[in-house]
Amino acid sequence: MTAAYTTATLQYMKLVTAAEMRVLERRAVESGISLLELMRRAGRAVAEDITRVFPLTTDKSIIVLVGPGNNGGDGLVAARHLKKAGALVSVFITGQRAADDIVYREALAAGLTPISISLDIGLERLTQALTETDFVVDAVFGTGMLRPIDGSPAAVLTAVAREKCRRPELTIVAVDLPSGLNADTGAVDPVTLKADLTITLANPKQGLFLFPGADYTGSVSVADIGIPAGLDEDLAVELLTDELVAALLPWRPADANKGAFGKVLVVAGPPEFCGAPVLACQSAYRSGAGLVTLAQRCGLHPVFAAKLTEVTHLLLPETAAGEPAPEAVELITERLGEIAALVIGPGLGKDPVTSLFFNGILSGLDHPMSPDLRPGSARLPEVVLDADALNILAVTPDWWQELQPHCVLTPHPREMSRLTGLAVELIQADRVGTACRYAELWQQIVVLKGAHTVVAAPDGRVAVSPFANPGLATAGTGDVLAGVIGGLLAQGLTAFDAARAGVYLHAAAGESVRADLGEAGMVASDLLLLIPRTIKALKENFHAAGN
Ligand SMILES: NC(=O)C1=CN([C@@H]2O[C@H](COP(=O)(O)OP(=O)(O)OC[C@H]3O[C@@H](n4cnc5c(N)ncnc54)[C@H](O)[C@@H]3O)[C@@H](O)[C@H]2O)[C@H](O)CC1
Ligand SMILES: [K+]
Repeated sequence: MTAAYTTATLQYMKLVTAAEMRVLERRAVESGISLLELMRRAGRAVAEDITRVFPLTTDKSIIVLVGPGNNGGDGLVAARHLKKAGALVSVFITGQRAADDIVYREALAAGLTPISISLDIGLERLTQALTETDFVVDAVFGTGMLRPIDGSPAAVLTAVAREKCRRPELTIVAVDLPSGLNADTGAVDPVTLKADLTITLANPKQGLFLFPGADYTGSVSVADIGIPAGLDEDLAVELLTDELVAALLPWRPADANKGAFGKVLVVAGPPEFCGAPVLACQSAYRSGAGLVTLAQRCGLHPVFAAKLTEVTHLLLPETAAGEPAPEAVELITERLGEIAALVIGPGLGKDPVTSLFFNGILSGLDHPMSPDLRPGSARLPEVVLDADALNILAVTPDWWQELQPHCVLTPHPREMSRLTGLAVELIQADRVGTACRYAELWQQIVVLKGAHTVVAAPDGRVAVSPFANPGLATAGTGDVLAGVIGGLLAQGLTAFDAARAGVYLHAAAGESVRADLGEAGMVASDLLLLIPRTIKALKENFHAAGN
């Protein structure tokens, strides 16, 4: 199952490593909450979340698998609450629990009779019980997993996997993480179970959003266990959420005119790629931009005029070969003073003449603009560089030293590989670290696209998208993203905010299309109408920024 995301349960939050979670736990304890209390809250929250997602009736049977550490402790508390809620609960313990185990004693007092798996008879009873159960709660290991899983925990997890294979309707719920999933890297143990729901505690763990782990989580929900707000403020990596993005969206005053929402200039390339700039223009409008202009070779005007009703057209002179004439750069440079955001790259091409044309435009970017022409206060247009713009930069030595800072670069992993010289596998193995390092080196906003897109700023701020949607792996979706970010920049968002909000809106729109059409066969233009719908839903749900 693809990792999904229960947005309703998530607010503003930081993604953590196991070590960072331990720091937060320590801070919570220092603030006066005992570890036992945190565990009690965790177990109760897990039980509540299970009953919320899968309403329980008395004939529902649940097996709770309990490991030796605190993750197992959460499982014991959850088992007690699930029993109280009316379910038929069996508890199987793998590993040695501490002698002074209060939650174990509380489970006994509540009438539960845990069975130890360390004996063969225990495994046999588990195998038998599995054939009749509706749910398995995996509380074997959490963030304390230290080494490859073997022995009785491995036998337990393997028995569940076998039963799930036989009966796919068996629902698996992971506590904090699927056992064996590395909280930091997303690596998984060979016996890690694929959960249908992962209830992660306090803060979502980074590994839940990194592959292969992200494929093992099912839906992810985050349980509040009462760690005081603000203790995680100094942590760098944030998860994009509805609430956060709603707060970033631009406010539209009732008496606004189109000038209030900024002008976007999109630059088109040769006829082979004329779909990409069309998508970029349309998505800039759909994200709320006031006016979108398409700079195009004049020979292509009939095509673009037929496709784009609301867009204005800047016609560029071309040579007999249909390439941009040298004066084309000048025409665009003159416009830079009037526009709030420049989107360049979708459908640009990268032949030598186009490269010269592109570099000429970049040189013109020091052209000042009058402050009243855009909602923000910067004097230069904001810039989104995508696709072939990135491919041209990749063959330009030290390109970032010539580029104005804080452009938004939107590479997919292959483009990132060309820009950095790193192998795609290396980039994918550390998406957050790579995006952060190069955002700082280049002094640009890096949007590393793909499942769980990463947005990194030069100052170290970094955000991860909660969405992974294979349906978006289709031509043109990147052009839509570039247009959305351009549209948001034009409305006055800072580069980092426009990138974060754009990534989220684009992916959330993709989720809506997936819900309607499935993963196969969606096309980029399906996203367009869903962008304003997503904006509307976020604003209605969160009454953001005075809307
Ligand atoms: N972070 C919080 O605020 C809270 C977290 N809770 C839960 O606690 C776990 C982390 O607990 P911890 O005891 O540190 O680790 P684990 O339960 O994951 O396991 C540790 C336990 O297991 C042994 N062990 C580790 N790896 C293996 C292995 N491969 N094979 C066999 N045994 C292994 C290790 O020696 C220990 O004995 C977190 O995920 C949350 O679920 C809280 O309860 C609430 C507060
Ligand atoms: K677990």
